[in-house]
Amino acid sequence: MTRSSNAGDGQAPDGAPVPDIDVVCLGESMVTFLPRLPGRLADVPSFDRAIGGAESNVACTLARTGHTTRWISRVGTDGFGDHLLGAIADCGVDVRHVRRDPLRPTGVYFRTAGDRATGTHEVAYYRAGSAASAMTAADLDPAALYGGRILHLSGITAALSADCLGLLTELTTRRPGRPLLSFDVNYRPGLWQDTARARVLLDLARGADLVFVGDDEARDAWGLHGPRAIREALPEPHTLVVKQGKAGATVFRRTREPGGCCDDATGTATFVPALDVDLVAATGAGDAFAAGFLSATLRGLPDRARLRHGHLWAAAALTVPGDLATPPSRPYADRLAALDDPAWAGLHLAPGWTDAATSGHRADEEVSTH
Ligand SMILES: Nc1ncnc2c1ncn2[C@@H]1O[C@H](COP(=O)(O)OP(=O)(O)OP(=O)(O)O)[C@@H](O)[C@H]1O
Ligand SMILES: O=C(O)C(=O)C[C@H](O)[C@H](O)CO
Repeated sequence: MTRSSNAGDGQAPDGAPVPDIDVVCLGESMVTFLPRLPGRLADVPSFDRAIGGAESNVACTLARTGHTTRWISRVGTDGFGDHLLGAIADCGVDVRHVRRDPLRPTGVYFRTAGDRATGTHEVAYYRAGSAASAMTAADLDPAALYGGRILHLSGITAALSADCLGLLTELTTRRPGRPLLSFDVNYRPGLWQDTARARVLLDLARGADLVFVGDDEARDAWGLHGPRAIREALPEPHTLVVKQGKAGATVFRRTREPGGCCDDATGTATFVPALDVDLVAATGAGDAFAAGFLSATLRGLPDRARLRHGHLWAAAALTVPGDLATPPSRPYADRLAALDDPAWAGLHLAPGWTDAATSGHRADEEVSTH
């Protein structure tokens, strides 16, 4: 199959209709319960309601960044479904293609505050048999699904049910040349009873144009160690982003578009260190990173800037308790992304740093450097 990218390269696909929206995200969202106090799940007495879901997090964050986005999913006809639809629409996301399921509930999950030093936390999912787990390709309106410049999916969907795995397999193997297919591996150990089954995530990733994977999840799910080994096992995607936690991230890219030369020896690898942040909660950082990277991709920025936008958007999510943060304004982010390497390495981002950025001060007054 010939694939063409129409995101970030300014090329109109031959004969294809003009996309009506920047990014379409498909996946399950859940009402999320965040603890009011630190401690084990067994001990936390009360929780605050929020929203979660990797793909809708990407859609919401991109919408808050000024892009047009759509979230496609299925929720129950319960109050939690109403809440998700309202909250995600309030972010500026098109939710008109989300189905309501009268027979199955909306998924929910609880989590603990976790350990700030390691970024680990406990999670309890109540999503087996959820409305979203019944998603199939037959439910989807192709015009809505393929109507964006980018279609963003994640490996979480593959773990929800046989139907959802079938859906993801179909979307990553039988698809038109556009939109650009973005896939975040998002390996969730709690959703895979058997780690060996998570090898399927490698097959799904092979069908995407742009893949995001953490070096930790590649190690845990596939037994691969380090960015080079991951790229060797995953040469197919035109662009592969390996996130290396607080160390940084590497993007591997072929120098020419798919359909031209596909020899990875001609490709490039670009590493950008992550930022020094005061971590509040790690959840949602990967989604925010994807949103920042995709935003910069839509704008046609070079790889280094894409990675820097990913780190900046992740830093926004890392400095708030929930999944969703207010991303930095575009001028502010561009200014930080343009810093020279020593100034970038000297940035220190504390909670509230993105609010300060909207006040009109100069960038170097708003974050401390050391
Ligand atoms: N301790 C840290 N310090 C600074 N930046 C970090 C840290 N941890 C993560 N990041 C940033 O967040 C990005 C995403 O991290 P990671 O891939 O670990 O998130 P994730 O576990 O996938 O998140 P999610 O809950 O959204 O799936 C990293 O690429 C980096 O930019
Ligand atoms: O883990 C999941 O399935 C979720 O989608 C819940 C969270 O919102 C997500 O992990 C954040 O990336």
